[in-house]
Amino acid sequence: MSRLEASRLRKSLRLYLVLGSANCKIDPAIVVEEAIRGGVTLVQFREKGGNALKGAEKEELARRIHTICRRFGIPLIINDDVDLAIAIDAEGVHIGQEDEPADQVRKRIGDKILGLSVHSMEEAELADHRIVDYMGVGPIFPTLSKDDAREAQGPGVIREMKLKNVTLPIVGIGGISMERASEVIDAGADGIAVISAITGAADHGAAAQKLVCEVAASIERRGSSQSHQKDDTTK
Ligand SMILES: Cc1ncc(COP(=O)(O)OP(=O)(O)O)c(N)n1
Ligand SMILES: Cc1nc(C(=O)O)sc1CCOP(=O)(O)O
Ligand SMILES: [Mg+2]
Repeated sequence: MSRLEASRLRKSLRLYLVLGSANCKIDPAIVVEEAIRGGVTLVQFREKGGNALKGAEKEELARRIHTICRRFGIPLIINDDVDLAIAIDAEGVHIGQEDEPADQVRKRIGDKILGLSVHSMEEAELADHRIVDYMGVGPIFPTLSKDDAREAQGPGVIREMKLKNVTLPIVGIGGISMERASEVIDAGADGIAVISAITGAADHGAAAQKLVCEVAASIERRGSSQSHQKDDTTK
């Protein structure tokens, strides 16, 4: 699967699982399979931290995760490592503001999906629609899963982007739990990206299922309240 049209991509962003071996007590490939069975719509392989796998071991794990994603028709995004994404023919790459510049990455990956992290309205305005497919906006809430995370911003940062007509698909990330998922969608996000809400759960599939239901219900509510608002203005 290559660059998706925006509406398909928005659906794929609904429940985005980000993970690497540092986040999992068991084989990450098993976590991925359980979470996909529960309802995860997109997966990112993010192999980071002190004991992160490198070289052939990292590639082997990425390939095993990719095989599972393919079996279920779920796109796999590789965090930071453009060479790995190309080597295993993953569906996309996610980069941050401090990573390889988006225009260079786009030249290397052709029509694979490209995600960019943004932390503010200013960064969102600089994201080039011709190059980037979606934005990961965060951290929305405090997170323990990223050592160098910036200060939590709250869902208001997404609301501001939507009010100012930022049109690129948006996924919120950082500290998003079952209880707080709806706040992120209500602010205007197309979906949520999570590590610990799924990898830290006793039952990965059940956690994914609850989260995806919460996201779908919040999107549904948002849609009907928008259509009521439209009706009110046309009365
Ligand atoms: C969906 C999503 N959004 C944001 C990030 C963070 O990317 P980055 O800022 O490059 O930090 P690292 O993940 O590389 O530590 C992400 N990975 N995914
Ligand atoms: C990978 C990542 N990026 C972030 C950002 O703000 O860009 S926050 C984050 C960690 C998300 O993990 P959890 O769901 O466990 O909080
Ligand atoms: Mg990065």
